[in-house]
Amino acid sequence: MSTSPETTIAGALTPHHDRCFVCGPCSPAQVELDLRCPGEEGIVGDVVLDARHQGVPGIAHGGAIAAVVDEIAGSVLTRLGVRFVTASLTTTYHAPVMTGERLTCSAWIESTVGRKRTVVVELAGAAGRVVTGRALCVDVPEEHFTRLGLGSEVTDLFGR
Ligand SMILES: CCCCCCCCCCCC(=O)SCCNC(=O)CCNC(=O)[C@H](O)C(C)(C)COP(=O)(O)OP(=O)(O)OC[C@H]1O[C@@H](n2cnc3c(N)ncnc32)[C@H](O)[C@@H]1OP(=O)(O)O
Repeated sequence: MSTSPETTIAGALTPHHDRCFVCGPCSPAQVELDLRCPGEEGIVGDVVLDARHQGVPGIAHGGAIAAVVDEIAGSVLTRLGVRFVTASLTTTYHAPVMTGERLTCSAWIESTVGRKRTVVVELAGAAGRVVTGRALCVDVPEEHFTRLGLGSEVTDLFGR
């Protein structure tokens, strides 16, 4: 039985894989993420977007923030061993995220209906909430990936 790479350290989440655009150490845009699992479900942590992620100079790009939201929402599910893809992602920007600003994050499953799970991600800076994201994630069978020619290098990543 393979072990999810995310669940090997007590409470701490590690990168999904080396080349993940958001969390992978080989990514030139790797985002500083320190995610932890406080309990059975949901995650908390710290996030810092830096100059590589800016849109307006000094302000994090909304697309980079959305990628981080997708990443964190996905982490909630992969640590539970759920095999899924994101079907829809909404990101509400309440206030600018400055590059270099340390954010706290919390994420949890809001609802589960059949194959659909909605995961909420909240990001907050020192002055309060800056982003709320909602990811609609749909459970998929292994064949979702194998029919695309992808094998255990993908399917094993979701844990068991
Ligand atoms: C550890 C490894 C690394 C993991 C890394 C983890 C961190 C990063 C996370 C990244 C995650 C991604 O970016 S994943 C990559 C980006 N996303 C994708 O590639 C997904 C592309 N889309 C698809 O493959 C497909 O459309 C699916 C699988 C989402 C749905 O197709 P399907 O399997 O045929 O299912 P279908 O019957 O259409 O839909 C199932 C139910 O979901 C609903 N539904 C489907 N799409 C939507 C939608 N956009 N908005 C609302 N609802 C929707 C349907 O109405 C239905 O509801 P009902 O009738 O049952 O009520």
